[in-house]
Amino acid sequence: MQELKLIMKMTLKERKDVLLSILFGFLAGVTAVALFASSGYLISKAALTPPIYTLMIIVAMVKMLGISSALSRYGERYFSHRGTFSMLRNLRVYVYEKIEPLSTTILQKYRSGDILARIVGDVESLQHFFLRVFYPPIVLMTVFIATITFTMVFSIPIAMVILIGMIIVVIIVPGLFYLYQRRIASNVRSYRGQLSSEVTEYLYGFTDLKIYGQAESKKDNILDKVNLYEQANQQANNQQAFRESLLTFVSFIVSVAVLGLAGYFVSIGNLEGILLAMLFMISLTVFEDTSNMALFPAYLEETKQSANRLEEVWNVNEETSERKKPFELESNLAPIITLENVTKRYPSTPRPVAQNISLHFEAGSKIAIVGASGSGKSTVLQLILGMIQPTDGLIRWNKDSIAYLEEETLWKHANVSLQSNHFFYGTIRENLHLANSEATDDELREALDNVNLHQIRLDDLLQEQGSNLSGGEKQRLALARLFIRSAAIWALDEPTSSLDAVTEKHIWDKIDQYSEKSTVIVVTHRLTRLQKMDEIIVMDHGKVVEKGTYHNLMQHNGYFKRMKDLENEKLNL
Ligand SMILES: Nc1ncnc2c1ncn2[C@@H]1O[C@H](COP(=O)(O)OP(=O)(O)OP(=O)(O)O)[C@@H](O)[C@H]1O
Repeated sequence: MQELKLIMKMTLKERKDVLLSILFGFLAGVTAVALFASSGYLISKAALTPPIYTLMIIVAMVKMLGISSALSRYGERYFSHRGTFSMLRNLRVYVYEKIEPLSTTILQKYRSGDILARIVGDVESLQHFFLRVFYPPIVLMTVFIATITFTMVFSIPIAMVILIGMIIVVIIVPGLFYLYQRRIASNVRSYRGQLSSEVTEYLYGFTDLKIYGQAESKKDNILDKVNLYEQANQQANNQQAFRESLLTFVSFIVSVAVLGLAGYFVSIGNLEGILLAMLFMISLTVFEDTSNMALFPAYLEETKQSANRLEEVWNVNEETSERKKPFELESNLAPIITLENVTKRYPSTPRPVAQNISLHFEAGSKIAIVGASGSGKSTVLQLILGMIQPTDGLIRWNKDSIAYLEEETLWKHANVSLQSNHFFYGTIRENLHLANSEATDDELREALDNVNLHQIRLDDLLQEQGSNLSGGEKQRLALARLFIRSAAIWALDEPTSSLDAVTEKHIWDKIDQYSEKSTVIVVTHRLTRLQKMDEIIVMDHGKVVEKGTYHNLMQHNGYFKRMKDLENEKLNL
C-alpha cells in the first residue's frame, strides 16, 4: 500500500470536503433506507384502513425523507467532487514541482509521448481514488451499521441476514475481485503510454516519414497500438460490467432471503405482518448502492498502478532532487570554471562519451572546443552548464561544485545557444522575450539587426517550431536572443553552422563586442577564427587530446595541425 501514500496525502489535504462527503453520503444513505422503509410501512398500514390522521403523519414523513434524501445526495456529490478537483489541482502542482528540476534526466529515459501520458492520463486516473475507492466503502458500511441496528429492533435474525449479506457483498466478493484483478494486471495504462509515444513521434517526424515512404507503415504501427489499447479497455469494461451484475444478483438474493425469512416469521407469529413490506424495502434499498463495490478493486488497482507510474518518473535520480543552493556572481564578474577528472557515461552507451577531462578556464577567457563529429564537444559544454550530470569528477563555477547549485541560478548568468533551438507559436517579439521579458522593442530590433534579420518585424507570426523560417534564419533568430540579456558566460554550440561566410563574420563581430568581459566557450568543428581564442581544446573519442593557443597547436604539429591542414586542403579544392 506504499503506492497510496502520495494520493492519501493529497486527499487528506482536503480534509473538510472528505468529512462533509462522508457525512452527506451517510445522510443520503440512511434517509433513502428510511424513505423506502416508511413507504413499505405506509402501504401495509393503508391496507388496514386506519384513521386518516395516522396515514397523514406517515405521508408527511415520506415526503420529508424524500426531500432530505435528495438534498443529502446533492451535498454528497457537491463536496466529493469539490474535494476531488482540489486534490487533482494539488496533485498536478506537486507532479510539476517534482519533475521540473529533473527534466533533462527524465527526457533521456522516457519518450516524450509517454511522459505526456503519465503526467496527464495517470494524474487523471488518480481522481477515481477518492470518488471510487476511499469514501464509498466508509459510507456504505456506516449506512449498513445504522440499518442493521434499526432492523434489530424488529427482528434480530433478519438483522443478522442483512449483516451476513453485507459481509458477502461489501467485503468477501470485492476482496475476491481484487485478488483476481491483481493477477490479471490490466495493461490499459502501459498501452496508453505506448500509443501516446507513437503518435507524438509520428507527428514530429511526419515530413521525414513521408519523404522516405514510411508514413503508411508507421500509421499501421499506430493502428496496432490503438487496437491493443482498445482491446485492453474493452476487456476491462466487460469485466467491470460482469462484476456489477454479479454483485447486484448477490444483493438481490440476500433481499429475497430477507423476504422469505420475514414471511416465515409472520406465518409462525414471530413478526407482525405489517412489518413485512417495510423489512423487504429496507433490504432492497440498503443493498442498492453495493454495485459500486464492483468498481472498487479495479479502481484501487488503477490508483496503485498510476501512482507507481508517476513516482517512477521522478525516482529516476532521487539524489539530484536534493535541495540545492542558489548561485550568485559578485558584480556579475565572469566565473572561473574548472573540470576535475570529469567522466560522463550514458546507460545506453558502454564507452564513456567524455573521459577523465580536466580543464581550467580563467574568468573572461575565450575558449574553443574543437574535434571530429561525435568526439564529445557538446557533452563537455552541457556538463559545464549543469545540463547533464557527470558520472565521475567535479565541475566548479568559482569555488562551488555545480552539483550543489540550483540550475536556474546558473543559467541566469549564461547566454546559451544550442545546436537545436526551440521556437514557440507566436510573434517574433514573444519568442525573443523568452530570453528577457523586459527588453524594449528598440532592444529587440537592435538584436535582430545584429543578426542581419532586418526584414523581420516584431509582430510577425512564427509558426510552431519556427517552420516558416529558413534553417539559417532560425539559427540567427536564436542568436538574436543572446543580444538582449547580459551574461557572464556565453556557451555557443556550433552557433553559425548554417550561415554564409559574410553573415557569419558580421555576427561574430557582434558576439565579440557584446561578450567582451564574459567567459566565452564555443563548440565548433570549423577551424576558422581560432587565432583570437585564449585556448583551444581539441577532443577525440571523448578525450582531450591537445590544448593550447592556436599558435602553440600549429607549431606542435599534432592532431589539430593535421585537422587544420585537411580543412585548408578542402578549401583549396
Ligand atoms: N543522451 C545520450 N545518450 C547516449 N549517448 C549520447 C547521448 N548524447 C550524446 N551521446 C553520445 O556521446 C557522444 C558525443 O556526443 P557529442 O554530442 O558530445 O559530440 P560532438 O562532438 O558535439 O558531435 P557533433 O560535432 O556531431 O555535434 C556521441 O557518440 C553520442 O552518440
